[in-house]
Amino acid sequence: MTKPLLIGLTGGIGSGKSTIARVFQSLGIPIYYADDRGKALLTEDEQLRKEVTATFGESSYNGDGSLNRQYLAEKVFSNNDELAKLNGLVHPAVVRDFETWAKLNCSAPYLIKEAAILFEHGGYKAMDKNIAVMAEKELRKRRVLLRDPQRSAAQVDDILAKQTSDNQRRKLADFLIDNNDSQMVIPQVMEIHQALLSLTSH
Ligand SMILES: CC(C)(COP(=O)(O)OP(=O)(O)OC[C@H]1O[C@@H](n2cnc3c(N)ncnc32)[C@H](O)[C@@H]1O)[C@@H](O)C(=O)NCCC(=O)NCCS
Ligand SMILES: Nc1ncnc2c1ncn2[C@@H]1O[C@H](COP(=O)(O)OP(=O)(O)OP(=O)(O)O)[C@@H](O)[C@H]1O
Repeated sequence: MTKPLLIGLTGGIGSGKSTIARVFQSLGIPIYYADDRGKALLTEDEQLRKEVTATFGESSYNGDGSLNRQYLAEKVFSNNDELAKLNGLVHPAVVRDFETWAKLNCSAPYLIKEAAILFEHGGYKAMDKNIAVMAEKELRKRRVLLRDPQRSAAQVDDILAKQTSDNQRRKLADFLIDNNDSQMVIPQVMEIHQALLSLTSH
């Protein structure tokens, strides 16, 4: 059996990458949600919990043991050095977790890794192809503020400033999906799905 292709799916905050990942999922494609897994590992992985507590303090976890996302978000999204520290702790754990997951899903034609930051730290190079979801900044900000009532507009701006530019995404992606209100996404997903299937059938 040939190994499935590894496909990165990324895009800036609020671009709609999770929404689009769910469309691929409905076609039977296994999706690894890296940001969600990162947060799960921050709770489940004892070693990671210890490192995070040592680096960011006891407040990183709530009394019931759950991740204090709001506290960590305020710490890291306003400070590049703090974000780099958290990335340095979480990324190796996510890479290992993804490798284990990929082995368990080896019968699919291709696998998708959905992640906010693939182009920022070279993660895209480990993928066979990369898809970037694109939408105008103002629309993305509006969508995020509607989705995340706990997040301030200033925090969304801070996060935007820490992510790569749309130009860079256009340059590095093999496929683009336009997720502004003007384009239908399902036909775009179907076209990419067919292109990826034809790559795997040779
Ligand atoms: C700081 C945390 C706990 C905040 O959680 P919260 O649920 O509030 O935010 P969420 O994860 O939805 O992220 C909010 C937005 O920030 C962006 N974002 C998330 N992590 C990063 C990052 N490391 N760099 C730049 N942008 C990021 C995403 O686009 C997302 O839209 C969480 O984002 C986190 O653990 N991030 C760092 C770990 C990481 O790098 N995860 C990615 C797995 S490879
Ligand atoms: N085409 C669309 N039309 C209307 N709403 C949309 C569309 N695409 C996404 N949304 C909404 O916008 C919000 C952001 O989408 P989603 O969570 O998929 O983005 P994301 O790129 O995964 O975000 P993040 O980087 O913050 O995790 C969600 O509430 C989603 O339902």
